[in-house]
Amino acid sequence: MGYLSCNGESAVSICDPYNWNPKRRSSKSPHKKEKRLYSKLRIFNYDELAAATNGFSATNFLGKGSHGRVYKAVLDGGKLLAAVKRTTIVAAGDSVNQVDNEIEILSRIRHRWMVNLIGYCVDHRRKTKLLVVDYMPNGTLHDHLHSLNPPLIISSWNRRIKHALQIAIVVHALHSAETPVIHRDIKSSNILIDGEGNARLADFGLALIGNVEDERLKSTPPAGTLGYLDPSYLAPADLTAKSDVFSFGILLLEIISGRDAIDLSFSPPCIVDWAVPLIKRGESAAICDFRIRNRPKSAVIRRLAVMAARCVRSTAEKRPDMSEVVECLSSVRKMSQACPVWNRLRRRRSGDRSENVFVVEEKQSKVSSVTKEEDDVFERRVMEPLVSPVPVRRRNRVLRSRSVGAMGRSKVGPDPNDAVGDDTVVTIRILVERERPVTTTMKLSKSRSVGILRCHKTTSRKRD
Ligand SMILES: Nc1ncnc2c1ncn2[C@@H]1O[C@H](COP(=O)(O)OP(=O)(O)OP(=O)(O)O)[C@@H](O)[C@H]1O
Repeated sequence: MGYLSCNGESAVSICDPYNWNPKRRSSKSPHKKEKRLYSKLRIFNYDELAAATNGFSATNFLGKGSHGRVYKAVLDGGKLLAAVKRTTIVAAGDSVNQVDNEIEILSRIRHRWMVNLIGYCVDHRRKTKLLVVDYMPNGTLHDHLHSLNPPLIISSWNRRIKHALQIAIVVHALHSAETPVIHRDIKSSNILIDGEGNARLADFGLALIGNVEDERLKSTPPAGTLGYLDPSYLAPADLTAKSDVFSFGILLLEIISGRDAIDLSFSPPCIVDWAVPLIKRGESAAICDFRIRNRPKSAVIRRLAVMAARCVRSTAEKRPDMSEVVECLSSVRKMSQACPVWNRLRRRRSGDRSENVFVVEEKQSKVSSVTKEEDDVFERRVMEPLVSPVPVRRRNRVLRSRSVGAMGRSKVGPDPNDAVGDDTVVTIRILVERERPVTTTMKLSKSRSVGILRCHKTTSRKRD
């Protein structure tokens, strides 16, 4: 066993996987910190968890993953809130392997930016395995970036950069541990937001612990989620920590742009093919999420975008390692926070506007891509007056991709019920009601290529 310190907040506590055997622990005298780790892990009984989740009721239901359902649990007389992942034990089934793998890895590692394991329950009579993990009350990062349900949550740039940095820190800690861990399923739906608004990495079902030279790792088939999966990870022997770097790069592009890793309403649908050419042409601003009012300095956007583009390079060796990513994001975070007074003033100014936005019409039409000048005009004419984001109805979206791989059984790709059209886009007419008795009508179209709304026509008329 070893306790590894990668410095400050990137420290990850981890046990030696080769000597991990709960039965042997009592006979040997374990290291103090290992003792503390294992003693933290609780073994629950089924009835206790059934009671804590109101009999796994619909009111406690949090979500469904590829290997089971997740419920909110109130334990220890209300002192402990937890999430319980419930899975069915199937004879030699794949899903149970994922859960076993998750229990095994999470029982050895802990990190402040991870969704840590509290304990588990195995009930052979009911053929059920239950994982009890930290409860994250603020949904997934995917919800924060793409939620279409009101209230539309769109996190600010500062928050996005903070979340990217927190995940980079934990991935770096996993990679640089004495016995490294490769997560293999980094994606926005596996990042949960805790009560303090911090991002935490979850779902270690596909993770691998050990050195990449180990026979066990070398013989484990590739796995991951479509859209985030490293294209150079095609055979078991291709496994390196750089596959996580690729997935992190996709996540970073998603955080910058607010679009999904694969989105059929964009052309090209793959985020790499869409964003990287723009970044290479020096047009990093074109990939920014247009829904966020206050953009950080262009240098901040550029550094984020260039780092993301480097992470998704097709040659794994040319990608940076996570220590470089952490360094870059830390300095970007400092840069974006450099003018707190100015940011506060800007926020106050935008908060002062007493304009209301109503979506009054929605129809389908085709548009061409938007030039930089039009983008600037749009920024001045349209984005400036908006006080709240416009709930754009996005069509032909790929639903959230599910994890795939040797350990997973889930489906991937677009939902079959999701109609896939060709060049249709959404057109919205907006009424901006100002304090002055004038009503401005703007017709906006969503651009497929750069994913922003463009202003076609602006008319003003006196209010009756
Ligand atoms: N610790 C938690 N706290 C609160 N909600 C959670 C927690 N863990 C999971 N959830 C909710 O349950 C849903 C399902 O989670 P789960 O990890 O089983 O699957 P997934 O990661 O979304 O999908 P997949 O397993 O295919 O990758 C999540 O999307 C989230 O909404």
